[in-house]
Amino acid sequence: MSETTLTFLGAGSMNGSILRGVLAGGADPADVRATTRSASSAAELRRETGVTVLAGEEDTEANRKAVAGADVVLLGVKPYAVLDLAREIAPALEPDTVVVSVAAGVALDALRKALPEGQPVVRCMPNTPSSVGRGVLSVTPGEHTTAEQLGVVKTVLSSVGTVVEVPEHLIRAVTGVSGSGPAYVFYLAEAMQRAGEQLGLDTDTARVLAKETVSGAGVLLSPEDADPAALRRAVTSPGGTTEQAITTFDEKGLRDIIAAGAAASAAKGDEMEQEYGGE
Ligand SMILES: NC(=O)C1=CN([C@@H]2O[C@H](COP(=O)(O)OP(=O)(O)OC[C@H]3O[C@@H](n4cnc5c(N)ncnc54)[C@H](OP(=O)(O)O)[C@@H]3O)[C@@H](O)[C@H]2O)C=CC1
Ligand SMILES: O=C(O)[C@@H]1CCC=N1
Repeated sequence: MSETTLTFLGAGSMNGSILRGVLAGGADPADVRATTRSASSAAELRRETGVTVLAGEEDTEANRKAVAGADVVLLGVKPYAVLDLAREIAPALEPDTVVVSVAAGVALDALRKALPEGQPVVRCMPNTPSSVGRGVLSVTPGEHTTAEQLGVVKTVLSSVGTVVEVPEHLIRAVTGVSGSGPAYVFYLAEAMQRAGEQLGLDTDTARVLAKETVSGAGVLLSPEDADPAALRRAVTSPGGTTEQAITTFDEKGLRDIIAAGAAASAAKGDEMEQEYGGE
């Protein structure tokens, strides 16, 4: 992995998280390049990470220059811009450079058509805890991607979290659970803070209680064999206070509400795949 040359095209919330995670995992900044659109984002990232960052605003060839000689190129721009970016870099890619798209709603077939014939491609659905090495990332290889090329991508991504391989039709499910998932957990923390305020706590105290509870519970969930249901039961004394809260959640249909939210995220990915079909 240390000798794998990585190029991040776009380095915002998601690609920036993977980039930071890869560096924190021990990658040599000299093996990593990135591009952004604006000069200000590029300067900030360069200062923070020490990697070479080119800005499209300053150099119209930035993306093409950044992919030259790269082993793996990660496309991390907004979904509507991914296929244009793929077409832009196509002439500058080496035939064996693996192009990884982290975009929601851009199908492998659309990527294949936007890239040179036979270019190895991988679709990835990551999440932002990748920045601290605690991401969970799915990979789905395209038809021209060899087992060895997929292995290189998995090795790179393993440095920022847990990697699972899924068939393309299940990327929507990964998006609904873990791609969008960190936002659900932060939303829960926000709701818990608000509940604390409604119960009479001042904002700062409510915020500390909510944040520490969510992050502390996350640490308890970390071991591979940790079971969410068992951890929940350990807090829930029969006839006690927690039982009242969980019963209220069940009565109000919170599980179904979460399932509906995840399904809505997945469905939005489908809608985007129709829109960004690449035809
Ligand atoms: N955010 C998340 O949690 C997740 C996002 N994704 C996917 O990641 C992708 C990016 O989303 P996100 O990181 O949230 O978006 P951001 O807006 O945070 O980041 C977009 C990045 O792309 C750069 N950029 C824009 N146009 C170009 C261009 N033509 N060439 C090079 N760089 C460019 C921007 O630069 P500048 O800062 O200068 O504008 C910025 O660095 C999306 O496709 C999304 O579906 C997938 C899983 C999770
Ligand atoms: O909200 C989005 O569209 C992206 C994809 C998954 C998480 N963030």
